[in-house]
Amino acid sequence: MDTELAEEQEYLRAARKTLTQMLDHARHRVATGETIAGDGYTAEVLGRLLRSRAKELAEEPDGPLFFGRLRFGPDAGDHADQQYYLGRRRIGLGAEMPLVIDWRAPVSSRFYRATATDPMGVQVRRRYGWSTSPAELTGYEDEHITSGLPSRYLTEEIERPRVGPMRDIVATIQADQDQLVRADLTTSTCVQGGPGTGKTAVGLHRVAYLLYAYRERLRRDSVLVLGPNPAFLRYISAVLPTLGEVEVEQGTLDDLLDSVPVRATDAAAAAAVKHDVRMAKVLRRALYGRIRPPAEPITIADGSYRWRVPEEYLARLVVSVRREAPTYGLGRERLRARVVGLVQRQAERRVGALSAAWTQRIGRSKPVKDLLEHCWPRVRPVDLVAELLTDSDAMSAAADGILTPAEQNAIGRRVKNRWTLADALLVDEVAGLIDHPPGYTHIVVDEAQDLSPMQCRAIARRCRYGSLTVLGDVAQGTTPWAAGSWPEQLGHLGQPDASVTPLTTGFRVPAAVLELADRLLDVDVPRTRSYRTDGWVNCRHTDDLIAGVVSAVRDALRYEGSIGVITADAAAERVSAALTSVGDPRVNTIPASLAKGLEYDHVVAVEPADIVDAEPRGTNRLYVVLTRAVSRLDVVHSRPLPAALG
Ligand SMILES: Nc1ncnc2c1ncn2[C@@H]1O[C@H](COP(=O)(O)OP(=O)(O)OP(=O)(O)O)[C@@H](O)[C@H]1O
Repeated sequence: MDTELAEEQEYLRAARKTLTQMLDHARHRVATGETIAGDGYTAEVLGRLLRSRAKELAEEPDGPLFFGRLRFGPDAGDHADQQYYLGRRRIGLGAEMPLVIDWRAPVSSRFYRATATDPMGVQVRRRYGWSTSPAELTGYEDEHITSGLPSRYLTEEIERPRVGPMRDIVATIQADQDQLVRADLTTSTCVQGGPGTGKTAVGLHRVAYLLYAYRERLRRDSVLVLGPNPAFLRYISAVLPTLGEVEVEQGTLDDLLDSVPVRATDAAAAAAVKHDVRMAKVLRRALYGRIRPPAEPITIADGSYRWRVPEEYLARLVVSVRREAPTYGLGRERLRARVVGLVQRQAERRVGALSAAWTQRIGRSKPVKDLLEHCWPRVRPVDLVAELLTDSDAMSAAADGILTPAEQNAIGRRVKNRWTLADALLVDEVAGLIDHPPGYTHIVVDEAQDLSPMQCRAIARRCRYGSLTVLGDVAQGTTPWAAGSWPEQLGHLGQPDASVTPLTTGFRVPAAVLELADRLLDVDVPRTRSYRTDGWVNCRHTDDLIAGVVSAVRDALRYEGSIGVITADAAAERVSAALTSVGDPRVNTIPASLAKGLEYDHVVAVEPADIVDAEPRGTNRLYVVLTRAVSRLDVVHSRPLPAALG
């Protein structure tokens, strides 16, 4: 064992040396690239590229360069009797056989998928143990595939106390997760998984995989990760960079919709209408309602000629372009081209072939412009939405028969520019009817159960020719419009045929916590089986809530890892102020509405009844809160616990 470990450590030294050489090469190329490239622009692009490559390599932690090794048996085809070390990225110089292969390389998949029933040619799967800072190789464990015994390192990794931001899971991706990670670029999938089943982890690793496997086809900016809020995005922000992908766009949907300055908040009734899918119909009708038949023929002066197009010809053109249903913007240009076409045919009969410059001039002539402004006017999305919301005639013209008078009333307002977040969505919808926005090749949408139909549409129109990874859990839906089932949501997302794959092994929440939280479930979803048998739940009744919380936190500090004190939003400030006396950076106070997607080793859930009472879907909110716990859950309450918790 000792000699073998020494050999492994020797291998590590060789890998570190090679990595240093790779880094030197990259730096050298940064230095020289800028001076040898032909022109300034190429030099800049090349320099930036190489610099980011150097950065990727430099960010390789000074440590665990590999996490596993595959040894193949004699019957493994091309891999017969080979062995490969697997790491976060390839380590090797030039075309030589690399010392470490990338976890995303095709053969690495067998590390994750080989089982006793289907060993895939793998004889031994080795996992390595590492100490943290400095990262040293401390041991290894051989899994003889055919024995099927669970791995100690795997269990340790999953039960490891959490500190800091979310980490990658390359060393321990499970077979069902790997199938999702490596799905083809054109495949859209939806992952329904209970809390802590690794949906977010799968989505992020899928992005890294796609950028590797489709390097030629995918630019870094053609992939987008959408999360529910900035706190969540901060929490996950380190994962892709540790996987070597430093430039992937990660944001919230609201970040994408910067069409209007948001100054106000909608009342619940108004928000409900604005997020309803019927709004799409209202907006379409409002926009296309601007199209009118011509009021008169047009006459165009062209040197000594005057060309005339009769009104009924023009009217027929408007109808036919309208029927072709292109985008509104394209329709306008098509109408212009068709009108010019009519004029051109007339003119060419008299004067012979005409140039492109001529058609352009006629297209820009005042009579044609006036005709377009009358029949197919240019529309600014903000103006259209402002008019709709502030002018009751415009509203009823567009919404009668689609929204009830009460609903129309709920969204009407007096002031033009008191924009809300939902208005930004409406403006975006109109902009999307006028012109398709620039699209992404792949979008990962996390917490997708919470999106409204109108939000889904905003994502769908940015992914018309791309694919989606939709991640969520209908049991964790907390918005008023949260999806009750996936097929409808996937329809709104423009991917009605995407398959829904369940993930059912829980890697975060211990069985005891899950057992308590699951009592709150009121929807039919596949249950999560916890991988973790450690962990505990403790309910503390107290007459003085704040004192109870402080005491629970002090007790929690005896353990390793992060502590999340999660309260109803209204109490967050008071609880946070009380906890300043504890003065430990491991303690965070989080309002329940921001807890989604986060995790803490030790969760102190404060007054569940208040969390439930705070909003219509309060029970689902409480479910989210309780399932943030990685190891331990303290429930502190002065009011009776919600009945479902028992
Ligand atoms: N295969 C795995 N090996 C080790 N850890 C894992 C694995 N899969 C997931 N985890 C860990 O489990 C935790 C929960 O994962 P993640 O946040 O991706 O779950 P989720 O399904 O998105 O949860 P939620 O629905 O509650 O947001 C994370 O700490 C993640 O790193």
